[in-house]
Amino acid sequence: MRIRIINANTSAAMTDKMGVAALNVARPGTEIIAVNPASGPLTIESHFDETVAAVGVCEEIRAGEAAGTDAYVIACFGDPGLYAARELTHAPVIGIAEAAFHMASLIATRFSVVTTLGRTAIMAERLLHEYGMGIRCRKVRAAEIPVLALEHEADTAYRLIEAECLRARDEDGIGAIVLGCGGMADLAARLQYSLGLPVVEGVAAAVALAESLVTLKLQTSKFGDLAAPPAKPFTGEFARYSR
Ligand SMILES: O=C(O)C[C@H]1NC(=O)NC1=O
Repeated sequence: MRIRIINANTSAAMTDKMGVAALNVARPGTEIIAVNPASGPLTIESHFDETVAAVGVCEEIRAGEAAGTDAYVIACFGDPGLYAARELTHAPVIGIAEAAFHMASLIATRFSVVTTLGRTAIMAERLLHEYGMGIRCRKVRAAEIPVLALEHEADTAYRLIEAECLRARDEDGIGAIVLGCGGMADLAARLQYSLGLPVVEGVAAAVALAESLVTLKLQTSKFGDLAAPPAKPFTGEFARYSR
């Protein structure tokens, strides 16, 4: 099977990191294609960034449809464009936040999330409730690092993330931790060893779920709000979407 990992930001280094994380867990015979939009925010740290990035996510879905894709992963913890992406394909589309929340809930009664910035922690809290997972999450914590620090100040970023994870483990009454950024895709094993409790990373979780859905022949439903968008004219730079 072929799975397209869509890093919603435009950091090629982060895309490569996510591709490695996906390959590390993919079954033999699963082809991983890791991509990011050509246009969009270098990192995603706000509602505005997410809104702009969602267009690029949908462009990558359109490209995946042309190339033949069995499942998609939206590798950004805000799951930007998730529902629009699901409208554009019959293939499963898995957001790394939704995947991580569900995987964590299967191995622990309660979990906490550790993400980058306080403002994106609030966005993750909204997602938890949107996905019906609010009751399972004790706290969404922020290491207070910009996303790019994961690339340019990796050692400092790791120490801050690890310290916040330790506080979550010791204060929140949890059984697992969810890493709240696709850019943390390479940190799960090291943190799990350091913390001594399960650390769930969204790219790996999403790949495992995507493979399961393809194996079960379960595709995105076209009954209801995930049916293909109604055909209509689009104007200006989006004229290419006219049908
Ligand atoms: O770190 C975050 O707040 C989440 C999100 N931002 C981004 O550029 N990739 C992410 O996974």
